[in-house]
Amino acid sequence: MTRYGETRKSLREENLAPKKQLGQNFLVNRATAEAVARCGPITESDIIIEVGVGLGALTQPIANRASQVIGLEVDSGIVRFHQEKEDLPANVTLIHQDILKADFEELYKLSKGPLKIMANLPYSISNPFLFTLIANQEKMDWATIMLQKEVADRLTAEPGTKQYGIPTVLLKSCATVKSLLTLKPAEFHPRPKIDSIVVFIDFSATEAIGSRIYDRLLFQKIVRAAFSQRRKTLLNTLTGGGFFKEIANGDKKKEKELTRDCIKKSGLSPGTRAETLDLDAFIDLTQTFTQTITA
Ligand SMILES: C[S@@+](CC[C@H](N)C(=O)[O-])C[C@H]1O[C@@H](n2cnc3c(N)ncnc32)[C@H](O)[C@@H]1O
Repeated sequence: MTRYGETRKSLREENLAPKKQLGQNFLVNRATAEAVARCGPITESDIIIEVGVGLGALTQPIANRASQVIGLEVDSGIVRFHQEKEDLPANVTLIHQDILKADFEELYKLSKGPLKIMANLPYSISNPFLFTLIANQEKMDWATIMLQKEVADRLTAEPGTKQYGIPTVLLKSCATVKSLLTLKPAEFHPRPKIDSIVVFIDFSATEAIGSRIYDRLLFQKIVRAAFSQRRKTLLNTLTGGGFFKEIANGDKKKEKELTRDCIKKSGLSPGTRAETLDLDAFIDLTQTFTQTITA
């Protein structure tokens, strides 16, 4: 029996059936788990944060290549299982933790520096997880994440496509993204309905951060407002964002005028839609909005 076969048998004995609501689709092929681990540029001195340890399929090959692994797992049954079986490598510290509630400052300290994250997470939390990484971009080194193909395609989408959206633009402002490996449903137990892709997100890539200086928080708000209703014009979505509410003293017409002026000063048409704008256009908007707000 393979290691995974044995683990599945033990899980059955422990009454730990895979939980759909926690996206528990476990990797079942040792060679595939090793290939996924190789997608992270792990060196032997690295302390890696692994999110969603599950049965430890990825933990093993990561631990073989790193100095230490800090494994986070939200399922208390799985944590107890590993504690009782003592089946994880000696350089793995397992923590019962929901990644969406994790203190990144604490993780930064634990891993002694910018975070290097490996994750095969439920697809239902991929967007909030990506937004958490973006919000903590200054603490990040890189992240290698397995995602549903559709979600991965959104991260590398070009302007003008329907995949292009908030995660694409926000990630582009702070990281480079590469799709590295496609995995078929047969690689998992139980089998998901869709293909998965391993993406490498490099937050240390200086070309992503660029040399332009702008208010990062305002930029994020503008991107979110612009995409809030994809079919509406930039003028309508950005006016709806309420960026000039205070300086217009609640005068809706004035708010719209100020928004229109800013869009035009940025060299854009008020009738355009968010999905046609590249990163530079969003930064231009952020800078003109800042000038108007602080004038
Ligand atoms: C797709 S499985 C992957 C398991 C294992 N890494 C593998 O590749 O076989 C996802 C794992 O993430 C855990 N998980 C789900 N939500 C989580 C969260 N918010 N924080 C931490 N772990 C989570 C699940 O319990 C499950 O073990």
